[in-house]
Amino acid sequence: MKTTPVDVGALRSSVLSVPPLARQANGEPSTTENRRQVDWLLSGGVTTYLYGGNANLYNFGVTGFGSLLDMLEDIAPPDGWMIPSIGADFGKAMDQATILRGRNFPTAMVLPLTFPTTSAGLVSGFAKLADAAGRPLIAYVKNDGFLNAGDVARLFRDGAIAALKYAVVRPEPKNDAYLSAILDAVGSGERIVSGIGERPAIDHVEMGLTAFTSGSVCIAPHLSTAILKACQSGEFAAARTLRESFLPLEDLRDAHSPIRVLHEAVRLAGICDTGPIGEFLSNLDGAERLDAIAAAARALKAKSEAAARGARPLSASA
Ligand SMILES: N[C@@H](CC=O)C(=O)O
Repeated sequence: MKTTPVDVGALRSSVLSVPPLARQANGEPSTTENRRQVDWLLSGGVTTYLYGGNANLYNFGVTGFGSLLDMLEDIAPPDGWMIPSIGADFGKAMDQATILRGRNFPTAMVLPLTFPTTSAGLVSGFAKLADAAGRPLIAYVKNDGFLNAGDVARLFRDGAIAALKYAVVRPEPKNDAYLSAILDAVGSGERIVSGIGERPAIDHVEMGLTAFTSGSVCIAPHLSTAILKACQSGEFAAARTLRESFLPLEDLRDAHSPIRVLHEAVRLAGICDTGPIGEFLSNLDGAERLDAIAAAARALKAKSEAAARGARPLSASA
């Protein structure tokens, strides 16, 4: 497992996959099934694994956190970068940060608590969490104005954060005054990753963000990696062509819940048995809906497998 500090090279080196957490029938994480997911991602060149919202860690307790970290260490490829998440509330995040202090994970992401927070309160809280964890963290901005642009820059300057996951949904991702203000205040997007999957990622990289997170990469790692590589070599038209393959599944995720659809899509595509989704959520049901998810997930996976076999079309340089 990667244990070295977060740097720009690491952020750029892979799509940051955001997998579901496979659980056994009793709700405990399954080492075997989560390893199958990671192995599939690795086969498509994905070496960063961010366990956060898609893993339903918002509802994961402190008591099981040490065992979760053990499992992530266990399933990590030799140089794989495992990123657990903490929070969303400050109290739980602090208890988890204290557990992290004794471990070798380079960082953790702080899940976004949108109420009750203020930007100044988050700055103070992040400093305490980074201090308790003994390392800089990743901030996750999911809502407009969650952190003031100047406060984001300050968190970077103070060493409380090593990266930012930017995930505010816009009809036109390039028309985003908040993101522009953050980029201006920070002075660079090299430590900012687009955080909403393939759909806005290409626009965000064109704006200067360094890479992107994705849930659907768990179905099609070879294709998502090809999008990242195409973006990084300036082949944005090729990246957009590749992205087309993701849209049927992304449309279903947007229609029925990105987290819940991904959890079933991974299972229905035969990647691993994801099992129960975890408390305060419920697994999707309904034959018609599941059939549509299965069809979209299997078609996307088949395209990734074709790309793995070297079939065209991929981007010119992928
Ligand atoms: N929410 C996005 C990216 C991950 O955070 C997704 O699931 O695709």
